[in-house]
Amino acid sequence: MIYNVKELNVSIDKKKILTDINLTVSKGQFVGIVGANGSGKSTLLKAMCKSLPYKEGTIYFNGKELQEWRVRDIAKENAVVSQVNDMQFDFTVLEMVLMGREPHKEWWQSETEDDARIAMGALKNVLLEGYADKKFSRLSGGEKQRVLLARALAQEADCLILDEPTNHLDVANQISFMNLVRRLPLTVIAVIHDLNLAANYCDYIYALKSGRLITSGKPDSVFTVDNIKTIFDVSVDVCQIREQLQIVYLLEEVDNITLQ
Ligand SMILES: Nc1ncnc2c1ncn2[C@@H]1O[C@H](COP(=O)(O)OP(=O)(O)OP(=O)(O)O)[C@@H](O)[C@H]1O
Repeated sequence: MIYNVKELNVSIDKKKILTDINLTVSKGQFVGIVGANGSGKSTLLKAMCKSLPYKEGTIYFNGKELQEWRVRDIAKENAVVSQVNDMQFDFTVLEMVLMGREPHKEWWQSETEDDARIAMGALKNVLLEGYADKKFSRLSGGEKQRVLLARALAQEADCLILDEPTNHLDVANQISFMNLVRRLPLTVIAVIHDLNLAANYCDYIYALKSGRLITSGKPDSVFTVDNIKTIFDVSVDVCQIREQLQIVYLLEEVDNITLQ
C-alpha cells in the first residue's frame, strides 16, 4: 500500500474543507479523484503531499505516518504535475526537466552527468527528444505539459500526483498525455475534471462532494446516472461505446449551479 488515509479532517482558517476522508492507494494503481469545483480535491492532494498541515486523522505513506517524513524525502517518492502556468523565467526545456533532480541533491551540488542522462531519458519518454535546448515559454500548451511530466519523471519517484493536468489541452493532447501516463510503470493519483478521461484511464475513483467522499469504486460503479446527478447535479446518460464507458451530458437540463 502506498497511501492509507484514515479519518482525515482538514480545516483552513476554521473552515472545514475535508471531513472524515478514508482512502487507500495500492502500488501500481491509477486512482482518480473527481468532484465539483471547490469540493476539496486539491486540498486532499496537498495534504497527501505534506504541503498542507492537518490535525485530525492519519496519512500513512509507504507504511510510515506522513508527519514522520521529511518533505525532501517525500519529494523523492512523490512527483507532482500541475496545470501549466506561465513562468517568469525563460528556462530551456532541459533546465526545466533538471529541476526534477533537486530532491536528489544538496543545495551546493551542481548537475552531474547522471542527472543530465536521466533528464534526457525523461524527455525521450514523453516523446520530446530534440527539445532540450528550446525555450519552455515558446512551446505549445501540450508540449509544456509533457515537459512538466518529464520533470516529474526525472525525479524518479514511484508515485505521480497529477492535479488537473489536461485542463488546458486540446482533445488530442489530452488523450496523448493520458496515454503517456498510463504506460508508465508508476502509481498515479490524479484529480481529473473530464469524467470520460477519468472513466477510461483510472482503475479506481474517489468522488468528493463538499469535502466528503461520497462514493468510490471502479469507474463503472461510480459513474452511474444517479451518482453523477448527486456529485455534480448534472443529468447524464451513461453508455458503453466500443468497450469504453461514455458519459453523455444532457445539456438542456444543466441550469443554475450552486457552488460547493
Ligand atoms: N488556502 C486557502 N484558504 C482558504 N480557503 C481555501 C484555501 N484553499 C482552499 N480553500 C477552500 O477550500 C475549498 C476546497 O478547495 P479546493 O481547491 O481543494 O477544491 P477543488 O475541488 O480542488 O476545486 P477546483 O475543482 O475548483 O480546483 C474551497 O471552498 C476553497 O475556497
